[in-house]
Amino acid sequence: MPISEPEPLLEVRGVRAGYKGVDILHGVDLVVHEGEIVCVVGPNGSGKSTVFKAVYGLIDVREGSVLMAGKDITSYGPQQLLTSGIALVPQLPAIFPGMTVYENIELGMYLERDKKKIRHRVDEVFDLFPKLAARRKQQAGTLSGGERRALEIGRSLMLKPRLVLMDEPSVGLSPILVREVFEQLRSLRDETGLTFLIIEQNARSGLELSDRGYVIERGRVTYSGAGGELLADAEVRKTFLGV
Ligand SMILES: Nc1ncnc2c1ncn2[C@@H]1O[C@H](COP(=O)(O)OP(=O)(O)OP(=O)(O)O)[C@@H](O)[C@H]1O
Repeated sequence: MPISEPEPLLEVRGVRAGYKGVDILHGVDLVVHEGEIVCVVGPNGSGKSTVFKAVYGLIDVREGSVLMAGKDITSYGPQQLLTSGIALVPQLPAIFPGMTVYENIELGMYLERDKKKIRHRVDEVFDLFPKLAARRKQQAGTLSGGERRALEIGRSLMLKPRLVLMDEPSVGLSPILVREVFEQLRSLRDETGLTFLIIEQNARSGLELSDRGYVIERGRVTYSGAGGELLADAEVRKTFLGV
């Protein structure tokens, strides 16, 4: 009897999408399974961010669909996606430097009025980020680059998502901090079963540090596989790593 594959947590099926009459994605397929850290890499302008925008309902999907745990979420907007268990950590720094670490984390539940509920969830998030917990009263503007990224991730967890989308976590971070951020994602995954879909311009770090990767070129998936396998692939190395 064939062993059936588990249902993916996120599935992008044959997505065609783009901007103002121009298609950028020409039938992109990708799947993310529960508990995986999956990374999308590719050259500048290949359509990585456009994949995210299509998943996050920021642009119209002209053909194909996006499914979350089997449910069609193709036409969902950001608010509906949040309640469906998908959180987004944007590329641009999104912390409020004049507010404390605690207040920044609290903002992840900005629609909740029950202060007790908020406090309880902030404490749960702090349990996952002890370094942030130790700085809860500190102004967020005084945090290091890696700590700021951790703060952004922590805030995105306030609504208990199942899937976190991260847009270029390595931007503005030194290689050591990039490694630290990915290690943090791994331990979050191990502790909570969270799933991550990451876009990364730094192909080497992205593939090295995630479980599986997709290479996107000119709006199409050209390679996919375990991060290590892709890094060892002669064509991928030649195209992206200059080896
Ligand atoms: N709002 C927009 N309107 C029109 N074209 C756009 C828009 N945003 C992106 N594009 C075009 O879509 C193509 C893919 O862009 P996208 O941002 O998805 O690439 P990327 O792979 O994320 O690139 P990078 O690594 O440089 O961020 C590019 O040619 C870009 O110029």
